[in-house]
Formats: sequence, C-alpha cells, structure tokens
Amino acid sequence: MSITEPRAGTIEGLTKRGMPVTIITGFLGSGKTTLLNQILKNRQDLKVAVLVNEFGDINIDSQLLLSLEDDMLELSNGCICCTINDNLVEAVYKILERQDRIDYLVVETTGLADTLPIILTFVGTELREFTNLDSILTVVDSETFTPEHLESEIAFRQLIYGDIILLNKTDLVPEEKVEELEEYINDIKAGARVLRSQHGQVPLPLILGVELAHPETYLTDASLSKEQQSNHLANDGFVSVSFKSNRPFAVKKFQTFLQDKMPANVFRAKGILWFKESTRCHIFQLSGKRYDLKDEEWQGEPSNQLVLIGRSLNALEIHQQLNNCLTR
Ligand SMILES: Nc1nc2c(ncn2[C@@H]2O[C@H](COP(=O)(O)OP(=O)(O)OP(=O)(O)O)[C@@H](O)[C@H]2O)c(=O)[nH]1
Repeated sequence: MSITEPRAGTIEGLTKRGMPVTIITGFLGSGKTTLLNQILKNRQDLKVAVLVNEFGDINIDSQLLLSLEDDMLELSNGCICCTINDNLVEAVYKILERQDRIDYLVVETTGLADTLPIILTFVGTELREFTNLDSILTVVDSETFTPEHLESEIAFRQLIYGDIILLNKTDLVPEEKVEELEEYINDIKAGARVLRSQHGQVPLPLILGVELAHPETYLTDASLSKEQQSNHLANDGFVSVSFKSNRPFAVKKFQTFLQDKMPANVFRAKGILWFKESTRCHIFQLSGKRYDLKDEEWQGEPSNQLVLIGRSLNALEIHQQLNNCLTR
C-alpha cells in the first residue's frame, strides 16, 4: 500500500481489506507524541485517525497534538495492561463506524504499556476482521536508553515486540552511542527495521503501510505467556501524580520546586502551565534530567495542569509543594 494514495474509504471497503493500524510504543518520554505530530503534519491526503492512551488522570498529550478536527478519538486514561482491553476495542469500533473515510489508524500507547495485550486486542479479537495490523513501532530515547533501562520489564517488552525501532533524539548523543545502540538492538531483536530520527522526523513510507507485523507469532506468544501476564506487575512500580489548579504559579516558586524540591525519582513530567508573570500558555516537558518550557497562545481559559510520573512518589507531599507555588 502506498501511503500517498488514499483508498476508497467506506466501511465496506475497509472491512474487505482491513484498516491498517500502526501501534506506536516506547518508554516514557522517548518521543511518541512528537512522532505522532510528524505523522499528522506529513500525512498529505491520508485520513489518519489517532487513539491516544495516557498514564495519569489528565490527558496532556491529546492537547499537544496538532489539530485533528473530529478525527481524533482519545482513549480513557490509565494503562492498557495484562488483558485485552474493551475500551480499546470500543474506541476502534467508533472509528470503523465513522461515516467519513479513514485510511489509517495510529495508536499511541502510554510509555508504560505492555505491548502484547494491545497487539492482541487487534489480532486476537473480532477486530482482526476489520483491521490490518501493519507494524509495531518502538520509539527509543537514544540519550537516556541504556541496557540497564531494561530492568524495566515493560521497556524490554516494548523493544522485543517492535517491528520498527526508531532511535530518536540522536541530536543529543555522539555517533558512537547511536552505533552502540544499533548493535545492541540488532542483538536482542534481530530482523527489526532500525531507523534513526531527530524530533520524530522520518520519511513516512518507511514506517506506515510497511506490513511488518507478525500476527501468528503474537498469538503463540500470548498462549506461552499467559501466566506471566497474569502475574505481571502493573506499570512496573511507576505511579503518576496529577495536579490541576485555576490559580497561576509564581514563576520563581515553580523554579525552586523544580530545582530543589521535586523528588529525584520523577522520571517524566508534562504540563500546561500558567504563570502569573506571563500572558502565554507554557508547555512544560521533563524527560529524565532534561526539561524545557515552550510558550504559545492560550486556546481556552488559563489554568494549570501537570502530571508527574516516577517510582514511589508521595502524592500528598508533591501536591503540597505545588500548592505552595501558586500565587495567592
Ligand atoms: N532534543 C530532542 N528532544 C526531543 C526529540 N524528540 C522528542 N523530544 C522532546 O522529548 C520530550 C518528550 O517527547 P514526547 O514526544 O512527549 O514523548 P512521549 O514518548 O510521547 O512521552 P510519554 O507519552 O510521556 O511517554 C519533549 O520535550 C520533546 O520535545 C528529539 O529528537 N530531540
């Protein structure tokens, strides 16, 4: 299939050939939403529907995606874990039932999702008749990724199930590190298509409509790993803390929070922030040890929305600290 040639898009047409589906997975902060935005920016005439699943109580990602009119359908929060997910099945049906032509479905999982149950939702249920799993794409943060990272079973499984492994953030590391990563990935996942990218920029024909998925293998894996799945520790010990307020932060107090107060085990944070000193909306991103703030115009009423993700976080303490950053 060529991604530049939109197909006849009635449900009837889709049911005959199956709507192609790409699952984008990858650890927290690796660049999944950034890649999704690249896809949406470069999709040309292709009608792409998107399903976003987020860990945490606030859907920040969906607010950061390029405008999708009604095509975007967002999944409920939480981690799709361990079992075939009814919410996901339902959301896909909603897309299939749409009147307008949909050429392609991209599913972005949370950074803590176990990939197999999501795959099985497509290949192990009646969705198999209406969809055509094209590939699993695993995004890797080339800077923070180390083999120790794989102490996280989830990160390991995301790699093992990747048909395409996208080494992202190559701008942040020397060439040797990228080569080392390529070697390492070739070792643990022979045959995967390994690509490099900066800010998710990759030619779409290399990642969409590639037909690299192996449904039969996934079904075999599912029967082999049933026990493992039922014992699977949800989210690998990661928890999320969400914070919302209709009052602005004082910029200095928030800076002090970031530098001195925020627990070191916060691995990922993202937010849409309102500072008393600014009339703009500030998009906050923290991934590993890096953070950045970009500003843009407010789309609606200003407010603060922030999600922090890490292991053993004390929600009460974090809430108190963030409350202290608010202006009176
Ligand atoms: N320097 C650099 N930064 C990047 C690149 N790709 C993404 N980022 C930044 O990394 C941060 C996380 O990117 P996201 O796309 O939100 O990551 P994600 O995988 O969707 O994150 P979760 O959904 O929380 O797991 C953001 O601040 C991005 O701007 C890259 O290639 N280079």
